[in-house]
Amino acid sequence: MRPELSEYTPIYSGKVRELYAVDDEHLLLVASDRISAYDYILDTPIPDKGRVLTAMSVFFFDALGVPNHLAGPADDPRIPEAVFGRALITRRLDMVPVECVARGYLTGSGLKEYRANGEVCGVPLPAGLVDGSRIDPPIFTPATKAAVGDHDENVSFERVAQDVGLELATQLRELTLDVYARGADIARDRGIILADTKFEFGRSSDGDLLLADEVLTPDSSRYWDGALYEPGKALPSFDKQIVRDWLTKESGWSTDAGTPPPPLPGDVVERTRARYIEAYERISGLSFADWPGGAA
Ligand SMILES: Nc1ncnc(-c2cnn(Cc3cccc(F)c3)c2)c1Cl
Repeated sequence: MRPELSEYTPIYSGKVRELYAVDDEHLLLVASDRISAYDYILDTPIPDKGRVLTAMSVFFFDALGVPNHLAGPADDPRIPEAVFGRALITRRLDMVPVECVARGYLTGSGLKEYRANGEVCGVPLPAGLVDGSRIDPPIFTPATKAAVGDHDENVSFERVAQDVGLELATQLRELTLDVYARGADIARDRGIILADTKFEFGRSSDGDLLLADEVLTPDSSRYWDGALYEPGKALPSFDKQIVRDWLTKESGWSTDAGTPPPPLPGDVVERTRARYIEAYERISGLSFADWPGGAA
């Protein structure tokens, strides 16, 4: 008999995820089926999105072989039925207040900063780069966690060193770039580009620095279809472009409408669900049908 979700204490509710306290030492990290686009949480959920992203984190935690916060399997008996397959039991860590971002391609906020001053987070880049240019070797571009509803603020390595100390800042940069490289290699071998990603780390009670939160999911990373990549060509999001294109090209809504996006039609929902499953199955080589919590 699994416990009820109501037995756990909610401690954080994000745009698409929730966090509960299981006991003094453990948390329940829940991924919802909600999807965000253009900084809105859409009214229409994507069935199985939470399960797919949970499966991707578990795959990478296992494949990367890096010490992490996982404290039980996907079918851990402490996981309530209501979130089974889209929740994980983790160790409660003392989180490091730094969004640890690695970029192997120039786009998004990194591109904006580069265009303004030729560098990203204080890291100078070669001249002449454009949206989608490869950054080789990849760079550490940390950010401070924004308040709810705000965008993270890109900061320099020196600022991180001021905030958490030089030794830990150095460790965060090395770990972030190492784990990104491993994840990017795994994805590249399956024809998928991991353009950038955001990690979070925390310290355990015995002082170890562990990889925490979600890892290398399409919500914490930019995934592009490698078959479409040409140097200097930023690509549509592997998982979200179907939604973005329908919203901006077919629904009649626009980002400057000042109104929330309309509900998604069934075919957009189904195609997006299929994209999430495709990304997982291609990268992991596993069948999503084998992941816990599917239709009985
Ligand atoms: N192992 C940990 N120990 C302590 N704190 C965290 C922690 C805090 N915040 N977040 C981000 C987040 C993850 C999921 C759902 C949300 F609503 C928010 C993660 C973790 Cl993962």
